[in-house]
Amino acid sequence: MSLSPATYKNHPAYGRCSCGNGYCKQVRMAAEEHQQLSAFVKSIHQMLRSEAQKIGADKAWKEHCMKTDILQKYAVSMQKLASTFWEQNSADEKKSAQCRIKWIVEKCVLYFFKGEMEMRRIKEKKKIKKTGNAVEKCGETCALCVRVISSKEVQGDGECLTLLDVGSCYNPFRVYPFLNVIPIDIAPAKPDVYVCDFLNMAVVETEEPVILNGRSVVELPAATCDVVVFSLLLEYFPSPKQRYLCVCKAYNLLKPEGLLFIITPDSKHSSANAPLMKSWRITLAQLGFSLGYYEKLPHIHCMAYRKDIHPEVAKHWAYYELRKQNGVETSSKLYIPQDFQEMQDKSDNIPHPEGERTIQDNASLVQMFSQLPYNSE
Ligand SMILES: C[S@@+](CC[C@H](N)C(=O)[O-])C[C@H]1O[C@@H](n2cnc3c(N)ncnc32)[C@H](O)[C@@H]1O
Repeated sequence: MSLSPATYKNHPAYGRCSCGNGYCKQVRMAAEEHQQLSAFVKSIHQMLRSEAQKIGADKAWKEHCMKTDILQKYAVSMQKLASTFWEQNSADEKKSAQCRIKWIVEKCVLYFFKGEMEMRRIKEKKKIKKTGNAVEKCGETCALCVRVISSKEVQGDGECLTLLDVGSCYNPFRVYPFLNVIPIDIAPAKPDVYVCDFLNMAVVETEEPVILNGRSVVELPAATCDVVVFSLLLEYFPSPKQRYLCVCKAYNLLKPEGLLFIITPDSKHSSANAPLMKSWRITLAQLGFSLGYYEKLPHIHCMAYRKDIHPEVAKHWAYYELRKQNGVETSSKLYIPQDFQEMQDKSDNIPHPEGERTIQDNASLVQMFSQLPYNSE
């Protein structure tokens, strides 16, 4: 694979070249390996999406989960990408993709330990008063929550937050002592990650504390997590319906006032996919999530959704947003740009390389987004 000099110049290894020659063999090899790993990871997502188009998303998913060799290669590639190349990039905040983990941790600290949860609770109380519903339950619901203890985690001294990391791959949150991490993945890259297909994992009602033993997880109790993380997870799924099922499941797993973090890749400027991000926000609000934090970093959207104590608050907001947009019914799908790309490819019958879009592609995407149930602000 041959890369242009401009690609090397943008590569993290370029600045660290010990011989001072940015085009030396070491830099070239690092850049090429980075490129190859990214291409492999993307090709798996692409393969799954085209299988889903041929045989349906459910069947494609089932078959995909049995391809252990491919899953294992994906896990190794992803871990290397994240912990070698993105870790290097994290020295440069502008390029950093690794900073998604830091972003999540920082927001958890602000929200759970620096008073922002209480502030949000007060705001919610005010809003619910406006909508005329009862508020007595505020602040009491957490007492009902069950505790899940991951036997693989070393417990910290103080109060730990239970964080379910879905699609954890290499368990990047393991280093934070205030987190009781439950890392799950269909194909773990590390032995401390539990084998689990989140799509098929059951959410059960129980009042007993749950201790996780063994290598896999098949069910988790409802309302047990302070935090659920989907970091670069949703775009793995070939269908908008599967992504929606994941956020529903996260909703049931979270305690009231818990946070769902969604990190999704997007190298475009902040407004390019704004209509799509808005559509997510409305779909999540219809479940009872309100947007807590949002930031567009250079290659990713970072979002934290709060499971409101009173789902009516977020549902009300969604209702009025939809009314502004001429009232479209509840959506049970979460779209990503690739869904539209492939719709366009199908109608053109012209193959497009994944990733780069032409001006024409962008024009058709804008048109398609404008036909989405929820248009931009
Ligand atoms: C792009 S990687 C992201 C890894 C990590 N979260 C990060 O931010 O670096 C997506 C991960 O999700 C996992 N995954 C995909 N579908 C899953 C499912 N249904 N249940 C559990 N893990 C899943 C994949 O195996 C893969 O490790």
